[in-house]
Amino acid sequence: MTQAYLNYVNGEWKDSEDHIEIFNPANGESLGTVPAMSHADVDYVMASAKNAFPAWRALSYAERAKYLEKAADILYRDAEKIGSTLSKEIAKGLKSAIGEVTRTAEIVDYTAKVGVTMDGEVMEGGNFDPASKNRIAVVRREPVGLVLAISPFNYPVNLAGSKIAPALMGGNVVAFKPPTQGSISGLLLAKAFAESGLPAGVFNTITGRGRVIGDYIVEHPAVNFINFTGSSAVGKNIGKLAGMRPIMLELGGKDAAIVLEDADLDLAAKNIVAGAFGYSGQRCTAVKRVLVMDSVADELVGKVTDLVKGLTVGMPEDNADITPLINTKSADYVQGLIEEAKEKGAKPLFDFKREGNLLYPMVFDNVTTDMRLAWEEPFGPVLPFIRVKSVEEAVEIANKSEYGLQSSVFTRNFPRAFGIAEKLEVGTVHINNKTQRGPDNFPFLGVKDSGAGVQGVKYSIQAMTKVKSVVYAIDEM
Ligand SMILES: NC(=O)C1=CN([C@@H]2O[C@H](COP(=O)(O)OP(=O)(O)OC[C@H]3O[C@@H](n4cnc5c(N)ncnc54)[C@H](OP(=O)(O)O)[C@@H]3O)[C@@H](O)[C@H]2O)C=CC1
Ligand SMILES: O=C(O)[C@H](O)COP(=O)(O)O
Repeated sequence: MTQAYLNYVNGEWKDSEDHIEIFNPANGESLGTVPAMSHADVDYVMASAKNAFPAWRALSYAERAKYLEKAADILYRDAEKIGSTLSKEIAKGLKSAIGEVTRTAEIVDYTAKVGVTMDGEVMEGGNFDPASKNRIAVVRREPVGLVLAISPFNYPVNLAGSKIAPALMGGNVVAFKPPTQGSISGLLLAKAFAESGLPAGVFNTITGRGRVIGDYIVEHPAVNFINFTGSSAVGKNIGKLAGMRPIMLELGGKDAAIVLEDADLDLAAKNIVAGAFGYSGQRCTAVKRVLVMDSVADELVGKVTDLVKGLTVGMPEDNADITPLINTKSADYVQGLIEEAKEKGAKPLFDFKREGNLLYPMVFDNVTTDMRLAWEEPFGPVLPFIRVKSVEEAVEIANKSEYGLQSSVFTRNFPRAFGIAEKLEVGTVHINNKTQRGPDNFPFLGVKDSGAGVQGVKYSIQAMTKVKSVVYAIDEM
């Protein structure tokens, strides 16, 4: 029998009139249904959260930390169970899916630890102006209010936990909308927060298709902060609708790995393949193009091709490296990029092979800047090599992208790597390593069309709290 999952609202599990059936993208099996919330259902979520806010914000960081520690323990305990559903729901390798849940537990636990160190400060006016010596400011952080957290399909649990925990720790109440493909996993995450004993209304979920209820939840007047991870197209729309309200947007990317003549090519190849093909390329931080110096291009392409030959292709339950993409639209899109690159003269290093939504890994040499593959985010297992003649050319092509998430630089010359890092228009540059989000205490951000605001445990708490100063004057005796 199909399992009916429910939303967690105001401390209770609630159904809606309409439902969405969720299918396993790898084999079409039904995994259950989730409620498709109506506007009235959403209004009830928002009102419940608002009601819970005053009591929740009145707690100390230490009291709030206890709930998060409990939720983290539950996530560790249930990692295999949640991971197994997650693996089926988004066709992610089973081991990686379980890893996503334990990583979430680690973030939630660490957020509790960092939260209790979030002290304010005392400032003295006399430090600026002698005449203000008697003025003292007590500067503290306050919650922003109701945080709307929206996560994408590729990390529906982890990119939810990394928003929800810092929001709660900062004293905010939360309405969490998981991606539709990933919503069962999102509701299992909610179960862990529910079991932690959070007071009713502090944490709530909203399921429903983004294209149906997305604008309504984003524009909802009760929402004080929108914390979104997903595509740049949806993110830009959210940015417009947000108005004066603060937002955090983590969006798409076209991360470049720049490989110089003096690089350790074995190290570069290993990182490029892991970076490009992890979860079949469905990661915002995936290596999405290689900009390689002509003089070492043949050797690097050879090493990468050898490693790609060793990738396993198959089903998530078998922990295959390459698994079916999230849906047919995505697979068609990736195929379109591959076909266009081939037509325009790029050199495919593998035969193109597709079985349903399962695309075999593809590497292209001699990709040029007139091809879509040089600029667009495939979100699939295809890696373009663009040969360049100089570092300047590499930096120019890297920076021409509308995206600015991350880059990698492979070289043995550290001062040179730092010089290149300064010129790259991205949030993070990795030296001799693949592009990646973690470790999760580091700041994580995109510039240009890759986002706005900074994530990372401490940075997320800061983003979802605002400074309040109380200034007083000491009486002259
Ligand atoms: N920079 C980063 O940190 C990351 C960026 N990404 C990016 O996310 C994309 C892949 O994720 P994907 O899930 O396909 O992205 P989408 O933008 O399609 O969806 C992301 C989330 O937004 C919801 N949504 C859809 N439409 C709206 C709307 N109008 N208003 C509000 N919410 C809406 C979706 O719900 P529903 O599923 O119901 O449509 C989902 O929960 C890639 O571009 C990737 O680069 C992914 C991970 C990390
Ligand atoms: O959604 C994504 O792609 C993630 O933010 C990437 O995380 P990772 O680099 O740790 O895989």
